Amino acid sequence: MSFTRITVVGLGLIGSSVARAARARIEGVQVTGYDADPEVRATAREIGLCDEIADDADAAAREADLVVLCVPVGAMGRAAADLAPALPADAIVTDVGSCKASVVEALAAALPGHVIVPAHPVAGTEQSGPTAGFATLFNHRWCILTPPEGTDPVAVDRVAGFWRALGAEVETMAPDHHDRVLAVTSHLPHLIAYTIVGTASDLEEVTQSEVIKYSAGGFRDFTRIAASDPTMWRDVFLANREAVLDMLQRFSEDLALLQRAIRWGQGDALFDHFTQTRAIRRSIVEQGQDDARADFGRTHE
Ligand SMILES: NC(=O)C1=CN([C@@H]2O[C@H](COP(=O)(O)OP(=O)(O)OC[C@H]3O[C@@H](n4cnc5c(N)ncnc54)[C@H](O)[C@@H]3O)[C@@H](O)[C@H]2O)C=CC1
Ligand SMILES: O=C(O)C(=O)Cc1ccc(O)cc1
Repeated sequence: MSFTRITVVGLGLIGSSVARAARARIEGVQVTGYDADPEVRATAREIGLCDEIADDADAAAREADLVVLCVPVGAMGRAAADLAPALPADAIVTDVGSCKASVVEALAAALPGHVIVPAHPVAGTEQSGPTAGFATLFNHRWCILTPPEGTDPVAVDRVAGFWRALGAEVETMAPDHHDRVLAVTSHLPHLIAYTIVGTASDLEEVTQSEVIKYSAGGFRDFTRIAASDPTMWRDVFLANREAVLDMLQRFSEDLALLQRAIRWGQGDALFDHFTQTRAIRRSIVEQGQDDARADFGRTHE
């Protein structure tokens, strides 16, 4: 049974994409939007993002049969607690947070007795805000559900159906496992981008405008990632601290090996490593899982 009254809380990149995709792809759905920021609510009204924009959490919650929480992971507990008093007992709650164990805990504490099916659509861009979203964002992208043990399987199926209706492929995982996988595939790459762009800007005094002038190469790709939302990523690193620190330790060890190979002129070791990483990139591209920007280009042709 599909949902007919969906409330999206947090109308930024992901929330506005969920609202757009739901209205475009689920027949007869009524989408209500809510954001704590009045300017975001005003913009959402101006661009006609939802069928209705609520001015407070009670009005947002009252009629919902599905709530999709699309706020930064550090704000999930607060956003859920604000909805709790008016949320119908049979409403199902899902979210889109980039890490899951801390969100599962925060939502369970804020919404005792409610059915919660946490989710992470692994799709996005470096943009944020209500005008940045687009209806095709989730097309052919993974959405990982991390229902805590004992979650009603019918509710899990309904939420899986919702994400499939938005175009995503659905997979299920334990929250801790999700957080370790995403620490290496998403969180660590963002940390590296934030670091290298910072390093280059520290050097800028020496190199004058060369950092900008010659940034057509690899550095430019890092600047895109490093332009990602500061609040969102602060929250991700604090919430997924253990897994990120563990992956960072492994990364540092691997970096030290490459450093050593360069120092001692071990060309074969470098060549073998780069050959392996090239094969990984090619297999990702073959599976059609190259980056969100490429997908953005394709879907906006
Ligand atoms: N940006 C990305 O590429 C992806 C982000 N995510 C996750 O999606 C969530 C949202 O990220 P974005 O849409 O990129 O952020 P965003 O910054 O574009 O939007 C977040 C919105 O939440 C609102 N908000 C904050 N606290 C609130 C509260 N207590 N109640 C109501 N509204 C509140 C903000 O005013 C803002 O408009 C995050 O949890 C993030 O980890 C998941 C996949 C991809
Ligand atoms: O813009 C990019 O390259 C991303 O990696 C987007 C992204 C950011 C956070 C997520 O949890 C999922 C996807």
